[in-house]
Amino acid sequence: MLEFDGIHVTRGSFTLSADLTVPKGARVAVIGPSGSGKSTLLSLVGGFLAPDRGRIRLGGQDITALPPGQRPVSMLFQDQNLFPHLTVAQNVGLGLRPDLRLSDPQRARVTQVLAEVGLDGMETRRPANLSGGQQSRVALARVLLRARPVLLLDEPFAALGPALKGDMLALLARIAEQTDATVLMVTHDPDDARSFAPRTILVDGGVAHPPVPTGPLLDNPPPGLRAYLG
Ligand SMILES: Nc1ncnc2c1ncn2[C@@H]1O[C@H](COP(=O)(O)OP(=O)(O)OP(=O)(O)O)[C@@H](O)[C@H]1O
Repeated sequence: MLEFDGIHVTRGSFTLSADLTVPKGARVAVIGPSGSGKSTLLSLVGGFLAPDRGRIRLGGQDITALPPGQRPVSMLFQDQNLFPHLTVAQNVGLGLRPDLRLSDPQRARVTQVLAEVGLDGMETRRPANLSGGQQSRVALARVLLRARPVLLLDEPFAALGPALKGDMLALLARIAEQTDATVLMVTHDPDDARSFAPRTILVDGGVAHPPVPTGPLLDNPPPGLRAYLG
């Protein structure tokens, strides 16, 4: 269970509050107007931003003061966090050891997850020699390898076409299930929220609201969300 307990955070003149719980293993979309604080919410979980007030707990453990590297969290952004000078296998291996000194079993595991995401035989390529979809698969392979309890995604597949995006969301759902991860995914696309996330956190008016069923929220959006969805 991921808990935002009385969270209040300020960035310049912007403030966000959050008092909500995400059950373990849940897949939750985060939607709301531009600048409403969706990325801010993820940064609080990743540890890149400290709240002014309140606590963040994971499985009952208070993680509010933990530095990002010590949090049981993986993050995926639109740019996929791939290093251009490293090979596919090295980019994935980073998920296990930042210094890339992998043991033989760890190296075998890298090969195995690359096969699982449909990239066998591409170990020695560099990201520039991959398609957008393949780059997304490399980033997902790293997530699969790390198998962290919490996965944060900030519009991870926004640059992909609709069909490819559907494939990636399906792969992501499979990985989340396999690793029993709790997933928070920021998206601007209501269809992504509907297909991937049974529940959605609406961020609007300085508040991150508790997750509610995605379908009914999008079918009958409150005024702020309605204006944004158009
Ligand atoms: N480093 C910062 N310093 C000061 N203010 C910031 C900083 N980063 C973001 N903000 C402000 O915090 C507010 C929330 O930003 P955030 O990026 O969380 O919104 P968002 O909902 O993710 O937006 P978008 O959908 O456009 O990506 C915005 O008003 C933004 O201007």
